[in-house]
Order: sequence, then structure tokens, then C-alpha cells
Amino acid sequence: MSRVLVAEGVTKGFGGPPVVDGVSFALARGTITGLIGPNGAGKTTLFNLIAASLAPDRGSITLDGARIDGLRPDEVFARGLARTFQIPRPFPAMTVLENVMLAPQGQPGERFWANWLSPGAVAAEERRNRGRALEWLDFVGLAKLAGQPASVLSGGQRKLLELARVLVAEPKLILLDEPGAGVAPPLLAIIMEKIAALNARGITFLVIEHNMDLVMTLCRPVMVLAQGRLLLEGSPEEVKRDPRVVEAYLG
Ligand SMILES: Nc1ncnc2c1ncn2[C@@H]1O[C@H](COP(=O)(O)OP(=O)(O)OP(=O)(O)O)[C@@H](O)[C@H]1O
Repeated sequence: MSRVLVAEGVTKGFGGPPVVDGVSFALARGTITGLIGPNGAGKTTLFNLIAASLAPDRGSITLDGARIDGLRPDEVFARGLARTFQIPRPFPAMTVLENVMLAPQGQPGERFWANWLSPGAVAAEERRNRGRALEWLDFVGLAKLAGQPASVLSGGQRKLLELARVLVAEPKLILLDEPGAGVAPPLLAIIMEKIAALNARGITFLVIEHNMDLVMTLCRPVMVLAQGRLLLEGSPEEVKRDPRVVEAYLG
């Protein structure tokens, strides 16, 4: 099976001992991989390293065979790797639609010149962006709220808004940071359904999650991180009955 992302020996510390310590793994294309582990294990730091919000001290990360460590977050996003945040913070006064249309499209300077040289082309592109944004809002079930300020959205709806925002860029790999956290059960079911539907269309996912129902239902394989190291990788059932995992959580 082809590998969309490969991490080798990824290490990061913040002055003290490494909080991500020699982590190596590969994500097979078309999978939903779970990333679990106790609080402070280094999961969010690993996400920040993959999405280039942080640079590793050592190790390499490749996306479809090309190095991405050392790039800027917007460059990694442009190559098809998107991430969502545990607590999404949309611009509250802007509409739901405007928030989705905010996905970075090239550099600001580029847009300035494009607008000056060819305003018609820029207007046509805006219309296309708007159409795409509305399509993805419809997909996540928020189309009816497109004209409302984002401040009206619940926690779960904000997660769906974030998903729509990254989908506009048609990523091949999406990192989801706790999509189930703070989400009411009916909306959680919708979020899980959308992740499964996107995966069926070929998008690969890496998901940090504490909600074991979500992990058990959606994730294969599951990787367990403890104290910055990858403890094991296996099916949800294997992980659940492995004594090392129990010890990592309880010890
Ligand atoms: N910018 C930073 N500066 C210093 N220490 C940091 C920084 N970011 C994270 N850490 C430390 O790194 C360790 C791993 O944190 P991280 O947030 O990656 O864990 P996590 O597995 O995502 O935890 P949680 O499940 O609670 O979100 C923690 O001890 C944390 O305090």
C-alpha cells in the first residue's frame, strides 16, 4: 500500500528532555489512523511538527516522498496536508461562509498583483471559491447558517466549520485534533459520519482522540504515544488489550 506520510526519528524538545522522542511511522494512503496516549504524551506537539507549526530538532517528515519538515505551515497546506484544531476559533463577527472562504490562497502580494493586472479573472476566481465554500458547507450540514455570524455556532458546529474550511483546499491528508472533544452526542455522530464519507472518497486521516467510541469505530490502525515515544501500533482491539497501554494510562 502506498504511504502518504512518512516520519523518521522525529524529535523535539523545548529546552528540557524531548517531548517527542525519535518517533517513526508511516501513514498508508486511504486509512484513518488514530493517535492516542495519556495527557502530555506529545500528541499535539507531533501534530505541530507534521503541520510545520514547529520544526523538529532531528528527523525527517515526507509527504508523498518530498521533505516537508523545514517548510512553512502554509506551504505544507498548499501541498495537501491540512489540520484542524482542538478548539477551533473562527472569526466570530464574520459569517460562516466568510470563515470558510478564508483558507489561504497564495501569498497576499500575489493577490495584489493579480487583482491589478486582471480584475475580471480575480472576480471569477472569487465566485468559484464562494461556490466551493458553499458546497462544502452543504456537505457538513451548515449551508443554512452560511449568512450567520460564526459566533452563533456551537462547539460541535465550529468543528464542522473547520472541516469545511480545510476541505475547500482539497487536501489529501487531514490531521484532526480531538474532533470529538466537547461535542454533544448527536453532532458527534454527524462528525464521525462525515469523516467516514471523506475517507471513502480517498482522504487519509490522522486523528488525535480521547473518545474511545470514535477511535474504535473509525480508526485502523491506532498508534499509542507515551512520554514522547511510539509505544505500539495495532488494531483498536489489539491496542485495547495490550498491558503496556493500560500501564501508560494508569502508570
Ligand atoms: N511550547 C512549549 N514549550 C514548552 N513545553 C511544551 C510546549 N508545548 C508542549 N510542551 C510540553 O510538551 C509535553 C507534551 O505536550 P503535548 O501538548 O504535545 O501533549 P498531548 O499528548 O497533546 O497532551 P493532551 O492530550 O493533554 O493534549 C507536555 O509536557 C507539555 O507541557
